[in-house]
Amino acid sequence: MTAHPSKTELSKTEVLIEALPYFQRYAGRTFVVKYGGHAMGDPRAARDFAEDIVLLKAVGINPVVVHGGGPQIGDMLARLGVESTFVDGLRVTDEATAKIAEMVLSGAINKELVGWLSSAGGKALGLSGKDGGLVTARKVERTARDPESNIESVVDLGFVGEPARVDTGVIDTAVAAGMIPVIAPIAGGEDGATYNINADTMAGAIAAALGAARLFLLTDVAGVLDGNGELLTELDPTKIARLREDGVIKGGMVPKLETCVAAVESGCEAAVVLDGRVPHAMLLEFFTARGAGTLVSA
Ligand SMILES: Nc1ncnc2c1ncn2[C@@H]1O[C@H](COP(=O)(O)OP(=O)(O)O)[C@@H](O)[C@H]1O
Ligand SMILES: CC(=O)N[C@@H](CCC(=O)OP(=O)(O)O)C(=O)O
Repeated sequence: MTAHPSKTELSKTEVLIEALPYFQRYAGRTFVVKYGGHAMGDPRAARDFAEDIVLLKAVGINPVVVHGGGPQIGDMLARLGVESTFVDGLRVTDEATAKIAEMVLSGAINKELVGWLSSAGGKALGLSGKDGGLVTARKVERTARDPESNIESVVDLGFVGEPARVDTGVIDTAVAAGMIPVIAPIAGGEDGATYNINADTMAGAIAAALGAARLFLLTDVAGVLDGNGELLTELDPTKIARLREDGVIKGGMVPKLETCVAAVESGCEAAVVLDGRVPHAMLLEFFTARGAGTLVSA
C-alpha cells in the first residue's frame, strides 16, 4: 500500500515548487550579498545566513559575499582607547585606524564568515580588495557647507577610500572553481596606502562590475523606514532623493541607499535592504512571492 504524504510534507513540496521559477530564471546569474556588521551579532543568524548562501550556490546561482564589521571595528578601537568619528556614515580613518580596520575585517571577520560557510557545506574563499588586484581604491573627497557662512570646505576623511577600479578576475576564477568569494572592504590605492571602504559601497561596486542580477544588503532593521517608523516596501531613486532631503534617511542608511541607487542605475535588476537578524530573510525575500524588506528598482 502506498503511504500518502502528510499535510506538512505537502506544504514543504509547495515551497519548493513555488521557488522553481526563480531557480530556473536565475541559474548562472550572480547575486552580491552584503552582510553588515550589525546583522552578524547572533551566531544563530550567522548560521542561517551561511545556509542561505550555500543553498543559492547549490541551486546554480553564484553568490558573492561582501561583509562589513563596523561595530566590531568600533569595539576594537574602544579597547585600544582610540575614538572614532563618522561623517555621513563613513568612519574618519587615520593610518592607525586603517591598520585596525584591516586587522578586524580581513583577519577576524573574514575568516569567521569563511568558517560559517564551510560548516554549512560551502567552499568559501576569503579575500579583500587587495587580493588578486580585485579593487583599487581612491581617496574619498567630501565637502561640507557651513550653514551660517554658506562657505563650502573640504572634509578630510583620511584613509577612507572608494573603489576606483574593479578587476573581477579573481572572483571569476574562484566561481569557476565552485567557490564562494567572501570579500572584506579593504583595498590598496595607487599610492600604496591601505584604504578603508564602506562595505555597502564596496558591495555596490563589485555588483556593478559583475553585472549582478541582485544586490542584497543585510542589516539590523526591517528595511528603510519612513518618518513614522513604518517599513517602505518599494523605493526608486527619485523617492530616495526626497527621503534624504527630508532627513528621513540618515547615518548608515545613507551609503546603503547611495549604493542601491548606483546599482540599479548600472543595470542590476533590483537591490534589497533586508533584516539580517530574521531567520532566512534572504531566501524568503527571493524565493517566495511574499517579499520582505525594501526593494529598490530603477
Ligand atoms: N530611514 C531609515 N530607515 C532605517 N534605518 C535607518 C534610517 N535612517 C537611518 N537608519 C539607520 O541605519 C542603520 C543601518 O546602517 P548601519 O548601522 O551602517 O548598518 P550595517 O552595519 O548593517 O551596515 C539602522 O540601524 C538605522 O539606525
Ligand atoms: C569608511 C568606513 O566607514 N568603513 C567601514 C567599514 C566596515 C563597514 O562598512 O561595516 P558595516 O557594513 O558593518 O557598517 C567602517 O570603518 O566601519
